[in-house]
Amino acid sequence: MFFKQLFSTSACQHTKAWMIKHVSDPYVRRSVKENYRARSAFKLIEMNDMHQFLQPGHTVIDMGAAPGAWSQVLVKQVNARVEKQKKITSTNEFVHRTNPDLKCGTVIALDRSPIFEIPGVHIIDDWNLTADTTSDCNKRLQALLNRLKTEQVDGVLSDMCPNVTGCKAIDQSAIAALQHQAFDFARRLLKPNGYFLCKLFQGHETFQDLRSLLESLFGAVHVIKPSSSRSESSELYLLALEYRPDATNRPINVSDNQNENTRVETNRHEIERLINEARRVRTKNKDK
Ligand SMILES: C[S@@+](CC[C@H](N)C(=O)[O-])C[C@H]1O[C@@H](n2cnc3c(N)ncnc32)[C@H](O)[C@@H]1O
Repeated sequence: MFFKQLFSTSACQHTKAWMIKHVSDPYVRRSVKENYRARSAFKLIEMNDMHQFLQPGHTVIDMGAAPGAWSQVLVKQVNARVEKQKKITSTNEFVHRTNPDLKCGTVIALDRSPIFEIPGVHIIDDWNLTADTTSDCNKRLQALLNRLKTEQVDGVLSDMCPNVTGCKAIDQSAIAALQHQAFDFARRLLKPNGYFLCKLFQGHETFQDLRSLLESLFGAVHVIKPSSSRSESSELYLLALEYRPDATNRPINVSDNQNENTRVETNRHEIERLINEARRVRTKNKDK
């Protein structure tokens, strides 16, 4: 009787439909069973199964980490046991031998929303990407990196998503702007050969801009729609592998004498220049 009344209004009908969809979702069920905080864990697992970029011993930054499902996956992957292959030449067979060494990596989870503790993960949950680089949260991040003696990282992942408005064009450009900023942040910290993974909504210019920019700076860029991503969502992931910093794409040195504001401004101009360059190459290729 109570539930009949509860679900009688149209808003409640909507909630009921959402609950039925949610409960019958196989990835939601699996996330409960496997103790992940969100179904998004399976997107990262799937992308890593395809390209195996997460390796034992890696240092990885997870941006927009709340509630923490990706960090849960990361902490398992970077602390995994290393499997070594040994060839026995005389019999021409391969045997797998488990190395008893457990390689320890580092996971840093950043978000503007609270993240409950995850064993083995360093959390800064009052961090906002759009905050000034001299802000408290960025000072805390710098202090954490210093304490971990980590000047550069193997990978930066960004599953960040701004509040969606429902208007496609606005949402597409808002997420693209956020991910451009995420990459600007990532390139200061990425090691040569490092990786960058980010979420975007499929859309013409903004999506292509970031893709071309990454293509010009990484050895390989993959566009991925994981099967665990809802089919009605236009989200896609760009996975950029083999970062190639060169003279024009120098990661910003943390101990640089330059004033912080000048450094951010220079970096912004550099990103704009690279986008324009990528657009020019794209137009030239189209004309061919
Ligand atoms: C889709 S959720 C991430 C889910 C996460 N990958 C997981 O598996 O649990 C997107 C997150 O991006 C964060 N976010 C959006 N804009 C941000 C910003 N400017 N700075 C920091 N975090 C941001 C939101 O707070 C939200 O927690």
